[in-house]
Amino acid sequence: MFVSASVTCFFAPVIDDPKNSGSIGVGFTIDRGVEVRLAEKTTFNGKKIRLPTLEYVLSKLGYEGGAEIKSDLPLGCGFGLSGATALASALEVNEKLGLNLSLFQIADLAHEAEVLNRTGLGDVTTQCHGGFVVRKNASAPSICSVDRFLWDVEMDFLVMGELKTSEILEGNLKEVYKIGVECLKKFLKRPSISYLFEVSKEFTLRCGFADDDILDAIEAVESCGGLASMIMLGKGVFALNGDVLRELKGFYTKSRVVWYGIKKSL
Ligand SMILES: Nc1ncnc2c1ncn2[C@@H]1O[C@H](COP(=O)(O)OP(=O)(O)O)[C@@H](O)[C@H]1O
Ligand SMILES: CC(C)(COP(=O)(O)O)[C@@H](O)C(=O)O
Repeated sequence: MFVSASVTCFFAPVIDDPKNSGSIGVGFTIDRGVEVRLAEKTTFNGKKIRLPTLEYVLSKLGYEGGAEIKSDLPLGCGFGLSGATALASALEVNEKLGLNLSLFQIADLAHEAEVLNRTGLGDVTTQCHGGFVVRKNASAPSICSVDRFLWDVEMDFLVMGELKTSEILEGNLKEVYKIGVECLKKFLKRPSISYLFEVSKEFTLRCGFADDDILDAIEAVESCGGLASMIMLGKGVFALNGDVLRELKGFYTKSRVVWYGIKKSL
């Protein structure tokens, strides 16, 4: 099963019980993500790893074993891979064990794993829909009201390091919530790809999430006529016409935004 990465542009987090936890905001799916197959042991690109969200869903579904995960994106850098692997592996188990669970039943389970481990709030909802996904309320995927913009664009990404989502989600989120809600209201008044970048950058600056490396990368893109903002939550940026990012230090990749989040592997 393939599940796309989910890149969050801005968000307003709510942490409660898993059903009523989530984030309002905007995120998008790309043609890169995780390819997951059930296997004896859990590996990420051939290396043994521990992924709490994956372990949670497998054990809840009664599957004894692990999963082989392949990805050309890094873990812990804001691509929502913890949610993607939980969702993909739960879909695989559903098929293998003939559980006949619905997509939203599975998505809610993957979301629960994310909330309990503080690894994500809105990623699984974004991955259930695809494209530029507007999450209008903070909740589990099955009850989250969404809208989608199907803009056909290619994005540049530069990852300069990891940022532990759990460390931020365990902090004080009151101000982030307020700014996130304001940003969504603004964006929905005149939605466009360029305004999405403007609002996302405003969110990043007002929340104080960006360090000098991030700010320098955004400035480099803008000085070449492109648009950029910070990946939530990772030490990296996403950009439109951001070719210049290739010249900066870090992991660079280019990806197309896709209008799906889940795809059966061939
Ligand atoms: N080498 C690794 N680097 C980063 N995270 C890792 C690694 N190995 C396992 N993990 C697990 O992967 C998850 C990454 O989650 P998160 O920080 O939300 O990033 P992402 O944006 O990829 O979902 C965490 O549960 C973490 O414990
Ligand atoms: C921003 C974040 C809370 C975390 O995203 P990641 O680090 O990619 O797991 C996301 O889940 C969201 O709610 O939009």
